Amino acid sequence: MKEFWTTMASVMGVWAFCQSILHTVFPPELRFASLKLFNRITNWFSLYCYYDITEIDGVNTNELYNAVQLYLSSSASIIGNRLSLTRGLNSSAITFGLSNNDCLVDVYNGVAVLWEHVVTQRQSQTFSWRPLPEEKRGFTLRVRKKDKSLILESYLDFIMEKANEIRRKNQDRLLYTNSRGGSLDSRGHPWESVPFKHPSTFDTLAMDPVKKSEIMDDLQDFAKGEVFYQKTGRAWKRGYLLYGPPGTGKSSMIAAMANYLGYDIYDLELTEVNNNSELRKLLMKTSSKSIIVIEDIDCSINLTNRKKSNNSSGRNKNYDVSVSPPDMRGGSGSGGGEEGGNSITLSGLLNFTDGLWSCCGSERIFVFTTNHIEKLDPALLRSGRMDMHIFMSYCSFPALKILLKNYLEYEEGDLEREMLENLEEVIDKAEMTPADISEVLIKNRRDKDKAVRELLEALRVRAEKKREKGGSRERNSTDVEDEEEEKRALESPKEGCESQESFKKGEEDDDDEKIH
Ligand SMILES: Nc1ncnc2c1ncn2[C@@H]1O[C@H](COP(=O)(O)OP(=O)(O)OP(=O)(O)O)[C@@H](O)[C@H]1O
Ligand SMILES: [Mg+2]
Repeated sequence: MKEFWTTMASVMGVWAFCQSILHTVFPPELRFASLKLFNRITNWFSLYCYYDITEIDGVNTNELYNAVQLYLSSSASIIGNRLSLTRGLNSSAITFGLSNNDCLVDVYNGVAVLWEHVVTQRQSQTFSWRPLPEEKRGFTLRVRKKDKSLILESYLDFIMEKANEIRRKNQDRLLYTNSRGGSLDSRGHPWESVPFKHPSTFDTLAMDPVKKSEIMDDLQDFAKGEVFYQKTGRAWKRGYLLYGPPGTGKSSMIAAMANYLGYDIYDLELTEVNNNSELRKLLMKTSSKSIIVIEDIDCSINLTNRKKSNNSSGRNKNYDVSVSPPDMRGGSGSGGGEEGGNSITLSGLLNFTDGLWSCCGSERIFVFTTNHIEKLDPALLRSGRMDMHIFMSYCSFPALKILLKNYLEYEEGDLEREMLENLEEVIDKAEMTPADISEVLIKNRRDKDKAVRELLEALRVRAEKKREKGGSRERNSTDVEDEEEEKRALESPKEGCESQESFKKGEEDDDDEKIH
């Protein structure tokens, strides 16, 4: 051992001596060339090869860096004696990672590799289109040359897979929003996230049990369908349209879906998106295993702005609907929607859901919600875009039983037979939403009997009112439609008529899967 160190010291001494001679005698170019040569020679004789995985790859965040960080946090074979502990805002677990410039040995399939976490200060003069973090971070992987192929073939894939698994296990669901408009954060993300802790599940969701299990099966088939989608050449994504009156559980259903599958939610606020390319960028920055939601789609797409495209074929006119935020982003001279300079179009939205761009990623679910399905453009409804149309109806008797169980802990046999029959008789006639019924139950939840009695009373009053009005609901909705049509005609006389025509359900959606 002593001999080894003596040899090493003499080699270093010789090298230092050579360097000082190089420094004094040779010009800088020659010095640089000789250094390069020296590195080559040492690399040639070295047993190892090295891979750098930087946090930011050009302008994009390097997913592999994040994956390695998570993966290493789960490793037990730490040789570094200082670890950094983190508990993310969105995480319920504490993760530990390598401190700056610390090392860790990992063993994969019997092969040992060394990871080093390298942190250096970023030079302030570096030019960038967006603010970059002050530190440059990266991992260096040292592998024996003879193990190189094994590492490149399967180790890195294994790390990605493992990291995703850890992420899902550690993290609570995340709810992302694009409420910041088009601006990016320092790591280039257009989405902001908060922990998603919505307690809604399919157990708590009050709806027809048959319908519910159909949806759950569909979700399961989707989540397990990687091979199927691959085999049939389809992008691994699915679209659901949830429609029905306010308070029937559309948003609750989305939360239940996310909790059921363990997916994150991207709540896309269309009014914050300035144009199609921004929409595309947002899509590109969504992760797989996620639900992308556009709530109240009929309010985001302003059909009164419909205008014929230059190419006036019947089909294409559907693709030229401006998405105009009701508030027009402050209404300042932002270019407006008419010129298309600062607006997104229906074609942009359709590309987002089923164009080529929708495939940049996988295992994603699109959910649109609306209170007025009849207002939606048929182009949005055709199958392939929205695979399943789910009608969230007023509270039915089976749904009521779920609410009674959730709010009052009543099981099937707990209620008197007579009371159940009374409730069953009146529930459909009353047309009350689960939200309304929940209110009555919450108010009286300390006294169960009173709660049920009050509920029956409320249902009877509502049913009576409905009966008195006698079909006025149909008339009212027609009135509302007439009013809206008038409004459209006032704003844009010709265009209003056109849009009405295209509302008629085309043959396209005949094959749509519908759950009523
Ligand atoms: N089907 C349901 N099952 C259980 N709870 C429900 C259901 N529908 C509504 N609720 C209750 O009513 C509240 C409002 O429901 P939710 O926000 O899901 O309705 P929505 O259909 O999305 O309404 P909107 O169309 O106004 O957005 C929920 O917090 C939930 O407590
Ligand atoms: Mg809602």
